[in-house]
Amino acid sequence: MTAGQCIDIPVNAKIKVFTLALLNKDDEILLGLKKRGLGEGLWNGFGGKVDPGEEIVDAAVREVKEECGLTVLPTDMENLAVIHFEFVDDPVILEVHVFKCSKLAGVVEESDEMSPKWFPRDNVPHSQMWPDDEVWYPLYLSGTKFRAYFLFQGYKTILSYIIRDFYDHTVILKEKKKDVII
Ligand SMILES: Nc1ncnc2c1[nH]c(=O)n2[C@H]1C[C@H](O)[C@@H](COP(=O)(O)OP(=O)(O)OP(=O)(O)O)O1
Repeated sequence: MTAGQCIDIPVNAKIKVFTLALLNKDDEILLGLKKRGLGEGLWNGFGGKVDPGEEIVDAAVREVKEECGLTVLPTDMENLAVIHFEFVDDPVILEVHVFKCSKLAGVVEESDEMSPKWFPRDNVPHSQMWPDDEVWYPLYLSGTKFRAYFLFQGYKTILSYIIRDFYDHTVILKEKKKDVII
């Protein structure tokens, strides 16, 4: 999966690439309560910006270690999704590469950025998570690979979204508020 592969955003869009790792153990998922920066106060998977020249999967591995102390291997990181987030009046589109991983080594530790906690996979705190998570989380639970585009107004309101099958791009889910053109 490489940057910029989405038919719902312009090819020349300004893109910032991020990772997001969903770590599993049995029927549980490890989430972190974000202590600062983008998404502060929300529970989320672990991830962050991809450094210049860094492979996306290597960035995902690095962020997992930095944010929750666990060691994962690039070969155990399974691509689940690529999600593009556009914000009204912001020319930069965030491209988040979502991985899932069940082979975890080491001990979970709190970091400067995240306070980690295990949750039952089918009972995560959606009211304290990014609002888009609730839309695509069932696809993660069912193991469906996807590509998605979300248009936000601020950080709390989703104006529209479209989720497609990862491989053939057929639409899986789509919704828009009245008057939004996508
Ligand atoms: N809408 C939404 N849903 C789910 N996850 C996310 C979003 N928006 C997001 O940005 N994210 C994810 C993507 C990343 O995993 C983090 C944001 O990364 P951030 O903490 O800003 O990046 P770092 O490189 O760790 O930041 P600093 O260390 O520079 O503070 O949230």
